[in-house]
Amino acid sequence: MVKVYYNDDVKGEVLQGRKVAVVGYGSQGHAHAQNLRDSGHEVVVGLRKGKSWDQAVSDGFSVKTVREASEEADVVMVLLPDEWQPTVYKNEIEPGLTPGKALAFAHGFNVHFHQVVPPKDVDVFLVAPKGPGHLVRRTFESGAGVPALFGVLQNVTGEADNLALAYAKGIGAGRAGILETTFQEETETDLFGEQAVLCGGLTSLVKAGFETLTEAGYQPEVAYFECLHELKLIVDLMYEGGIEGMRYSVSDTAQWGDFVSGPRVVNEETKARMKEVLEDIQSGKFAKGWILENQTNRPEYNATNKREQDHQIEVVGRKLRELMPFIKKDEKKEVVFSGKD
Ligand SMILES: NC(=O)C1=CN([C@@H]2O[C@H](COP(=O)(O)OP(=O)(O)OC[C@H]3O[C@@H](n4cnc5c(N)ncnc54)[C@H](OP(=O)(O)O)[C@@H]3O)[C@@H](O)[C@H]2O)C=CC1
Ligand SMILES: CC[C@](O)(C(C)=O)C(=O)O
Ligand SMILES: [Mg+2]
Ligand SMILES: [Mg+2]
Repeated sequence: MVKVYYNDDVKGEVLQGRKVAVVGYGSQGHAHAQNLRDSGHEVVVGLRKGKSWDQAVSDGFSVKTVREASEEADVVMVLLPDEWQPTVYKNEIEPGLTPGKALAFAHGFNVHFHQVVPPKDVDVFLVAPKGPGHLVRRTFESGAGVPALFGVLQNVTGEADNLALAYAKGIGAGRAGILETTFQEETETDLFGEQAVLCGGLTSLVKAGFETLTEAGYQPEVAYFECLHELKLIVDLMYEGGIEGMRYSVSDTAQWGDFVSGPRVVNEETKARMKEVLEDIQSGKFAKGWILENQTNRPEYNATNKREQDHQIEVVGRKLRELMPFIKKDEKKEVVFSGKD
């Protein structure tokens, strides 16, 4: 069984007295910067002028250009969008990476697929939270944490493992569990999870359920509550007690329906498609497609995004959430901190 590190297993001192440049202040960036600061570490935020810059300043950070922040820091954590990392790394981060410094990532995509090639004389590690950045911050503030993976690619100083663990502890992951991985494993499992289960699998399942009900003549509002809104309540039970915890709370009728109908919807055929998705990730086919899509200004991404935003489930959902102010409040907060348009 893999070793899981918790706060008491981690010596945080290795990060004391070392300045961390958090490059990017979006979903992950704002959470890392604020959690590290609250954990007593010295943070400088590296950005370009714009929305995130203003937000980081108003949150009380010392904010510098990416180049300045990378030059003055001992540890540089790259929390830019994956597609921007190669260019910004080459032009603004690499020049500041003097021997013995540490370069860090929250996802291994660019290193694993050779879009960023770090110099040989710096430590290179990843600390990849297994959850959205806004939850990395929100759970930290509530005294909890999001688990994280850590992995070391280069250990020049001999301290890279301890540094990665201390960093993970600093952002609150030591409260939930820190697991050792490699850049390859983190990259491939993360891409698979978000494509087949957490984002792609889930949104396709929800939309298919919604469409099945509405096409059969049921009210869209009823279909929205049934297939999307209630999902959070069901998943919260799985988060707390696994599948059996969820099944304990639902009716026996629901559990019987789960047993007999679940495998009719998600079956061996679905699993075969999942294997194809995984193969495309492992072979680099997915990465190549995503890199090309960005090089051509995202024609398919933008068209699909527009179409998805206009889907009936989104239109109905927006109206229903307006009537639930307790949800709207959280959404507004997230948009302010997201760093995304
Ligand atoms: N989102 C998540 O929860 C997770 C993300 N990750 C990884 O974390 C990394 C960051 O992702 P995420 O937090 O989603 O990113 P976001 O898109 O939320 O934030 C990106 C940040 O980078 C800034 N930025 C963008 N382009 C530039 C540039 N050219 N120069 C300087 N700053 C720039 C943006 O500022 P501006 O306002 O100026 O645009 C913004 O602050 C990625 O590697 C991702 O895979 C890992 C785990 C989960
Ligand atoms: C599930 C999506 C994710 O991998 C994440 C929040 O962990 C991401 O890249 O945003
Ligand atoms: Mg992830
Ligand atoms: Mg991801």
